[in-house]
Amino acid sequence: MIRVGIVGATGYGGAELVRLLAGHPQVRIANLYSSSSEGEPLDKIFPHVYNLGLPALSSIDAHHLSKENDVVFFATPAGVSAQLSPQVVEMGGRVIDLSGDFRLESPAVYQNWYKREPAAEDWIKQAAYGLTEWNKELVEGAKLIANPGCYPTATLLGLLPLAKSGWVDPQSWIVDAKSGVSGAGRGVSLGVHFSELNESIHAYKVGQHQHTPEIEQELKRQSGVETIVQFTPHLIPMTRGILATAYGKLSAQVSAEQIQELLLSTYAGQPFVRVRPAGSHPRTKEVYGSNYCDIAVHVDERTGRVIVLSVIDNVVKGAAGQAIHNMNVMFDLPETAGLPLVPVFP
Ligand SMILES: NC(=O)C1=CN([C@@H]2O[C@H](COP(=O)(O)OP(=O)(O)OC[C@H]3O[C@@H](n4cnc5c(N)ncnc54)[C@H](OP(=O)(O)O)[C@@H]3O)[C@@H](O)[C@H]2O)C=CC1
Ligand SMILES: CC(=O)N[C@@H](CCC(=O)OP(=O)(O)O)C(=O)O
Repeated sequence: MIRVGIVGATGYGGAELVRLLAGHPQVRIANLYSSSSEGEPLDKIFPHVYNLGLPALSSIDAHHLSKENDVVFFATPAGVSAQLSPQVVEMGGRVIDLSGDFRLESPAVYQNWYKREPAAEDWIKQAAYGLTEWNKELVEGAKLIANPGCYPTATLLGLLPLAKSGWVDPQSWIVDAKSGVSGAGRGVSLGVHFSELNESIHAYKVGQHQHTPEIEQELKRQSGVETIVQFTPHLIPMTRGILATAYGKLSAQVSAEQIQELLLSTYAGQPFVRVRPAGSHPRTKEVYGSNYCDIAVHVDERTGRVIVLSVIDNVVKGAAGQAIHNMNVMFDLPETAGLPLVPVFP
């Protein structure tokens, strides 16, 4: 059995890792870590995991993390993994980091968008960007995985096939995305106050969201072409889910059928990407609780644009589920082990 440790188990990403890993046939949840609730049982904070035989929360110590676990998940705010993950890997451990600390190649770009001290550059270079479908070889041999952000996961899975095709002007992408409130984590603030959020929708971090450089970086890395993305996230009054709607200017004479075929062939054999039939409009509810990303493409001949719609559950495919998919690849397990295949509906 693979011994798994989770740092930040008292947050939403950590709790989702527990929910999914508790049902993983090749895993034992060996250690749960907390910086504020050491010694407490996790079910005191999250009664939904009551009676699962989980270990009590322990304090965070790099030596313990590396020696008592075969792999450690960090489901912690930016900055925590930047400090601890290098120590854990240096002592022989493996890390899957759900935060943004090792995703951006350039420490200066991280500093600029995250407004905090970046991780050491040598360690950023060693990290594999864990967009599983696109980086399987890197993930297989990695000791440190940077799990992608939630918005980049939905966006990149939709855009990468088109970006690589050269059929879309790489400077023309506009991505309008909406997220449920769990994307903001469990922390309490006015921004997630029910009476101010309910029956309302708003854009936030306009032109300043930290996932913008991550999306541009990966589009460039896979296509080899400098790419600019206008990205605007919105918060909507639901718990889980992201819908990313992307618009790109077609620069080649291609039909809707060719684009549909491109997506279908790109994701053939990938268990967690479902390319929807032409004309469909995927809903977040149709991937709820699952590790799927559902994608639909449309061509608007009048405007000369391609429109890509993609939906994920931000806590699963956008965080814990994708992290487990990466763990499965890292340990040469079946890709789908421990991951729910059928969404919760309605
Ligand atoms: N929610 C989502 O949909 C997604 C989240 N992410 C990323 O995953 C990470 C976790 O997010 P999420 O679970 O939503 O966040 P939460 O705020 O829900 O949980 C974060 C947890 O981190 C722990 N923590 C806080 N400060 C420290 C510290 N200084 N040292 C160690 N642990 C600390 C806290 O646990 P304790 O007090 O017990 O230590 C807390 O429960 C973040 O980096 C987030 O950006 C990525 C994709 C999607
Ligand atoms: C709804 C909501 O607030 N979502 C968060 C998701 C980002 C996140 O999880 O942060 P990193 O991926 O950069 O670590 C946000 O927009 O900041």
